[in-house]
Amino acid sequence: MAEIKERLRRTMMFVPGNNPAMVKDAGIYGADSIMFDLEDAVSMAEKDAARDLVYEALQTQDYGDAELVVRVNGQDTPYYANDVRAMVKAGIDVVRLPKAEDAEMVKKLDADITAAEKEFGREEGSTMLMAAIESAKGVINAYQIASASDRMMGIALSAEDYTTDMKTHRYPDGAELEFARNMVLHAARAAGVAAFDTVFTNMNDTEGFYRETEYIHQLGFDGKSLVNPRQIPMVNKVYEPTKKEIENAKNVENAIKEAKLKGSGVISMNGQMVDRPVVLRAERVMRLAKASNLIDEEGNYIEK
Ligand SMILES: CC(C)(COP(=O)(O)OP(=O)(O)OC[C@H]1O[C@@H](n2cnc3c(N)ncnc32)[C@H](O)[C@@H]1OP(=O)(O)O)[C@@H](O)C(=O)NCCC(=O)NCCSC(=O)C[C@@](O)(CC(=O)O)C(=O)O
Ligand SMILES: [Mg+2]
Repeated sequence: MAEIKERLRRTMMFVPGNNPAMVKDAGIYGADSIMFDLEDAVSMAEKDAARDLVYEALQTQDYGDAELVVRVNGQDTPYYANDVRAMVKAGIDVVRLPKAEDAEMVKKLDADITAAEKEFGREEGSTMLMAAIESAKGVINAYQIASASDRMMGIALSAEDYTTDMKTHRYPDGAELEFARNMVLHAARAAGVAAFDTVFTNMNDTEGFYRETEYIHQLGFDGKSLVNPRQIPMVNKVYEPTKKEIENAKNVENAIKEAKLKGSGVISMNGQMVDRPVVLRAERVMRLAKASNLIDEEGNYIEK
């Protein structure tokens, strides 16, 4: 399983943990991260069966390069402890904590993962965690949550529960999420972890989905939680860099190589200053271009 803290995470697809066909085929759609759900997609009666099903799939299925995430049940449920133990035993890449409200909840998950890694002989520290922010309290504590553990890979906004907590619901213009989106994004950036936007649940509103994805891409989110494989190519399309962006990024990489040879960290390129932030942006563009098969081995744009 992939165990890298820094990687592209444009698409994180929820897969109901109680659905054998979906669990089995989850790897065929090309999601950057596959998130098996043991929480709200699974009824109380099926909690143990879903955990067993996901555990078994992690032993037997090949999910390729996808990062494997599991959303465990909340810490206030009788399922949480067994979920964490089983998933760490199975070697999951990331445990996603739902309804995170403060740093203490993250620290508890960190300690529980550590205990499970010891119990099952897994390398200590090898399991990452992430937290879903689903309430006003979670939003207010977003930075404390994001920085509560060295295992933290990212935080996600969960708008369905959040809007319920806020006594509203989701509107097409997303104004009700503006504060939460900005808090989650700033908390993630300040803590140096990834930021994930929320699910979009109307499968028939393609235009609305594109509009929301373009908006969160512009804000700076790493990606989005998804509920359906049809959403994956749409997100990838929005995150695809343009030919101009790729060529500029390649020029930046060349310019900074030249600067380093001269012992400098800054150089002028066509009258524009190229320094570390510009280089970091260029590196991300090249990673996105590679993931979209838009460049060759040398990093040159492939004309189609
Ligand atoms: C929405 C729908 C019923 C539509 O069904 P449809 O039948 O119309 O789908 P179709 O497009 O026709 O499917 C075409 C083919 O793809 C397969 N396929 C579909 N979906 C797949 C999938 N997810 N994984 C793998 N495979 C899949 C399907 O089996 C078929 O395969 P095949 O028959 O072989 O052709 C279905 O997608 C679905 O169940 N989604 C997952 C729902 C879910 O997990 N909800 C909980 C997470 S949200 C939450 O909890 C709120 C939150 O907590 C969130 C937060 O925290 O962020 C908050 O508070 O905001
Ligand atoms: Mg939720």
